[in-house]
Amino acid sequence: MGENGELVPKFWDAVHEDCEYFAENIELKLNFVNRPRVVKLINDSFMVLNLYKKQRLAFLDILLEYSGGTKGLSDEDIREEVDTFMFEGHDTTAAAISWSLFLLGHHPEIQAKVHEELDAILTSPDQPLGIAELRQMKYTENCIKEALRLLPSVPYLGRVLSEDLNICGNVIPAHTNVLISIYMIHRDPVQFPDPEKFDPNRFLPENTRKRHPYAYIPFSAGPRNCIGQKFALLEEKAVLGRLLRQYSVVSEIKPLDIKLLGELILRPRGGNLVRLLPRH
Ligand code: HEM
Repeated sequence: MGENGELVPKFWDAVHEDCEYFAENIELKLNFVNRPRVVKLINDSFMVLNLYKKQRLAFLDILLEYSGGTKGLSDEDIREEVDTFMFEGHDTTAAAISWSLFLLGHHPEIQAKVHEELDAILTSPDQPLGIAELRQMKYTENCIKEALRLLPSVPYLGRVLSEDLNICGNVIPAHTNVLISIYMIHRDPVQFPDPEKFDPNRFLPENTRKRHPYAYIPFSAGPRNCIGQKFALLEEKAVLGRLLRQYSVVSEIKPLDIKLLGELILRPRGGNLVRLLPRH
């Protein structure tokens, strides 16, 4: 098996679409932070995985397989990767699920369409909510995307400018710390008319086509964007689908009374109170 050999394309053909996306992004990220060793091990392990084991390894197992020795990953390298995944993958999705419930609980007419979609996909009570079913939950996905527009789990990003930046004639010098407000970008009335309105149809293909590529960035953009975004949407659909299959949700806190707490993650100060009513 040659270095990054000819087997890689075969692997890419064979894997699942999401896994492909995930792996490509990991590779991109690690290249960006100049960690070719890790990139190589991911390539190698995918080849090994494809040829001999015929099963997918969890990301942590891949890291562990390549640990130790002088060339392998140190315990600290692995701990850093695990820290990032645990933090980035947990609070963000929890907040997004909570905000989706908050908004659906205030829009019974939109929630009714989610119920309708779920009832059409899940035709018997014991039908599991598997990957095929999650893929069909297009309307629910648009609700989640719209919730992430209005109440993005990550409300702002921080960057240090590596060079002078000219914005409409105003020059911001290199080395300045800048905060980019995703929350405000998502309220641009040119890109999102009537921006405060919760309208999942904004994410219908015909409505997204002409939108500026950076108008909607809940997962950031560019080389350091979120590598878990597809997984996050699946996870949210799985939790919301499971819940809304059986319950209706009613929000107890009025939109104007909710206090936003914008730390690293956007949360409701004092929590999000919802009532669950059995549907059947
Ligand atoms: C709704 C859920 C999520 C949101 C809104 C979200 C949002 C973001 C954002 C905005 C960034 C970029 C931060 C920056 O540019 O400074 C980011 C990075 C990242 N996310 Fe997510 N994320 C979510 C879920 C996840 C999940 C489920 C995982 C992993 C399983 C994950 C893993 C990561 C990692 C590893 C990074 C760092 C990428 C890098 O530094 O190159 N995220 N996420």
